[in-house]
Amino acid sequence: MAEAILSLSSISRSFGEFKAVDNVTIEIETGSITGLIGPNGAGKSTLFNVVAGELSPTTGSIKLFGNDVTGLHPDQRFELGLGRTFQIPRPFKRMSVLENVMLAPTGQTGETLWGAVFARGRIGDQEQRIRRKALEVLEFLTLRHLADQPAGKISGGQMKLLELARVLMGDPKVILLDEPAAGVNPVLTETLIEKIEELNRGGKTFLIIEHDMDFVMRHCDPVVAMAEGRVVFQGTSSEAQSNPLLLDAYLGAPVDA
Ligand SMILES: Nc1ncnc2c1ncn2[C@@H]1O[C@H](COP(=O)(O)OP(=O)(O)OP(=O)(O)O)[C@@H](O)[C@H]1O
Repeated sequence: MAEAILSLSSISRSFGEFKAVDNVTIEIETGSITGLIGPNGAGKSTLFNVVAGELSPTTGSIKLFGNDVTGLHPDQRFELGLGRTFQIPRPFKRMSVLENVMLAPTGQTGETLWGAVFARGRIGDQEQRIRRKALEVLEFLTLRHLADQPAGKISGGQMKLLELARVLMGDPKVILLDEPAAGVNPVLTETLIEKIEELNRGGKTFLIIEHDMDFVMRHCDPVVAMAEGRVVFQGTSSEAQSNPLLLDAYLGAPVDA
């Protein structure tokens, strides 16, 4: 097995008496696009929130590049190279697409637009650098033509790409995507897949929650399935496609070759 970039060890997370995540152990291989599937309420988003640091685990630990990050805040994890998008994008709707990207943390200590504007009160080299980088990221994600549009006016699919743009400003090594294809039209989904694969070829590791089984089976390998808080399957995408439990529960019918 390839080296793990992210290791989740016996992670549980309860809300009161209810165990939303129950003793999950997963190793995310460096350079993989790992798919995380499971029915509504399986605990996938809760697990993401624990990995990204928005929720602390009730028990268990998380290692990033072999270092324990369980006690770190989300922004500290981001600075170490762990980025995430949300199921429902949350842009600053009245700001432009470009401003939204420029306001994302860059992953380099001290380099934020807020810092450039408020600390020195002038437009400096730092802001120019951030602007250039933001425009490059927008160009890469085919959003360059929307740079000056208010973020609240772009389509749901474009908002998902904008979320990814904000994450890319931090040059993360590992990217968690929460339902990237949900509510996105087929053309933008194709763009998103192309960009994920290009970033992956460039060395980025992905962990993707997705309900679209066609997306998962074509583009994710390995696949992890959760149900009722537990991992019920871990294996390659072809093993997933021939697993009777998954075929019955999630897939319904074999995915077209
Ligand atoms: N903050 C919370 N307080 C109480 N219960 C919660 C909280 N967050 C999640 N849950 C519960 O934990 C369970 C797992 O939810 P979670 O959102 O992680 O599932 P999911 O697999 O991501 O589902 P979906 O595919 O619908 O997004 C659900 O029963 C949910 O109601």
